Amino acid sequence: MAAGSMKLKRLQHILEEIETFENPKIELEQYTTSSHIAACILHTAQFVYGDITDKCVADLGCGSGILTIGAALLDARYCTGYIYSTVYIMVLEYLKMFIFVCFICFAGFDIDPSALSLSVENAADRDVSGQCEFILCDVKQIDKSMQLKAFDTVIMNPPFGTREKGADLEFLKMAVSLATNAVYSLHKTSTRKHVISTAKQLGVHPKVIAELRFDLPASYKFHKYNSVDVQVDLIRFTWKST
Ligand SMILES: C[S@@+](CC[C@H](N)C(=O)[O-])C[C@H]1O[C@@H](n2cnc3c(N)ncnc32)[C@H](O)[C@@H]1O
Repeated sequence: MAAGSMKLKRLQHILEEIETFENPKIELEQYTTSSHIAACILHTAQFVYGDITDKCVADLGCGSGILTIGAALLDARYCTGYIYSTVYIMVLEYLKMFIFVCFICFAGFDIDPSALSLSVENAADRDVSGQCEFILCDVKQIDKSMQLKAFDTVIMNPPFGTREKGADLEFLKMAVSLATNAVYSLHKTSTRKHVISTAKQLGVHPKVIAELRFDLPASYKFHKYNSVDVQVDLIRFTWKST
């Protein structure tokens, strides 16, 4: 069976084994997308819209790499995920990103070095290292000269902006700068009006393609309950109103 035709259940099954954050950082909103939701998003992006296989795919705020790796399993040409840390690392990563943009490839980006290490390990464990590139950087600081519409598709579960106000929309702006074809992004349903109005200002057409319920585990001490249900929209942004 070609990877591009991988069944939903099989994809979910492989993603279930992905290692997640041991000590999630509250300030970075490190919640992991469940394997079920990740598989459904990627499967829909590919089998309804044809946005993954043979496309250049970026995952902004890749965390454990679940979306980047899932895209690779669906046979994306190259997958990248973005993270940042010290100035030294950033210089190296920008150089790498420059080379990467020049050669048009696929990727995952995150700001947290430990998340990136996790992504790298997870990709290796699933034999997709060769297809995936993980880049350490602050997504909001990607240099303007590098926003060269380098990707066909951006797929992301950005911070919802609950710790850092506006982070969700900053990620959306960057995603729209990087992609040429489609952006898939998760946003709290309570912010839908705001996200839609931002999309219109950015010149893209938003379409809510799924309404999901995120069952966030009580990973943080301030959570009173074992898990918290959050209503989330999966929105596909395109340049055509289809
Ligand atoms: C909600 S988590 C999603 C993780 C993963 N993509 C997933 O779907 O499971 C958001 C991720 O964004 C990263 N992040 C937060 N702020 C960032 C920034 N300014 N630049 C890059 N990554 C950032 C966090 O470290 C975290 O891994």
